[in-house]
Amino acid sequence: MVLCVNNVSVSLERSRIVDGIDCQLKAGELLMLLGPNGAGKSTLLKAISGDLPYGGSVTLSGRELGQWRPERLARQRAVMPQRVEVNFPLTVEEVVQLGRPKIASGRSDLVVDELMNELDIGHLRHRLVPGLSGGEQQRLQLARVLAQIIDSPGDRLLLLDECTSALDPAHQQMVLDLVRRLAKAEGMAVLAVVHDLNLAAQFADRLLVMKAGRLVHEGSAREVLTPELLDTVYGFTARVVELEEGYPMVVPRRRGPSSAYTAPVNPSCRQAS
Ligand SMILES: Nc1ncnc2c1ncn2[C@@H]1O[C@H](COP(=O)(O)OP(=O)(O)OP(=O)(O)O)[C@@H](O)[C@H]1O
Repeated sequence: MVLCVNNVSVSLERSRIVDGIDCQLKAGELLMLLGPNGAGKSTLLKAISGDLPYGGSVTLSGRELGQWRPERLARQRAVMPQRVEVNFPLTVEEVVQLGRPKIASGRSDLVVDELMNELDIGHLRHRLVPGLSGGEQQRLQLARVLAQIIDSPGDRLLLLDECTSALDPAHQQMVLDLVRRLAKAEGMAVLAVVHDLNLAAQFADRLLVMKAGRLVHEGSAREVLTPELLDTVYGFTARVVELEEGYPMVVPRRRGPSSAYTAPVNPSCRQAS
């Protein structure tokens, strides 16, 4: 096992935010963590990253997190937090390079070039980061994080907190295709927090669902994404239809007035015929 999380709990300001979580992740597996706002997903990820004190045990390749030397840990596990603010005037290329501390700045690094191209930020390499759009910044942060572990030997753990939340649909697909390829072809173990249930259904091997600090469900997309569970966990009213390929697709039900609303037509907006 790459990651073993055993009875992990986190308390912040005397509140129990994460409560007795158990999960395991093996090489090549892509696990997605779902749950409503405030369920404790980011807090759990921070504990697994070693960024927050926790009760219980978290092992990476069989060794407790606290026993890893920081520089070794940084080569085996990379973390993309939910929010990263870069307000200093570095270029896109320099920020990706931050993930490669062993490579002297200014030296050409194929990994940096490849990652920038894979994530469609190669054309932005000389741009300063504060001027980038939200989606460009998010792809940049993923490139920096991947640069840290992509060519490390041994087990590698990638922890992603809502890494597609700012992306348009084509870039969501690009990023999740890449992450899935890194798992399946390169053997990375990936744990990703997501809110988009349909992306989770398409890309994850297994889903975990948290609510109020606890793990409440675990299984395949077909087992987890049911109307009953979505209602219980999120208070979300949805239909679940099965696509030809066997994946479930979640469609929100419209609530409230059922009569169709017909917008008044503004004559100046009529299409020229
Ligand atoms: N330092 C803190 N002190 C007290 N409570 C905190 C602290 N940090 C987070 N919390 C609370 O812990 C709960 C879980 O937060 P967390 O960010 O883990 O949720 P989440 O599941 O990732 O939510 P979201 O989907 O909105 O990102 C929230 O109610 C949050 O307000």
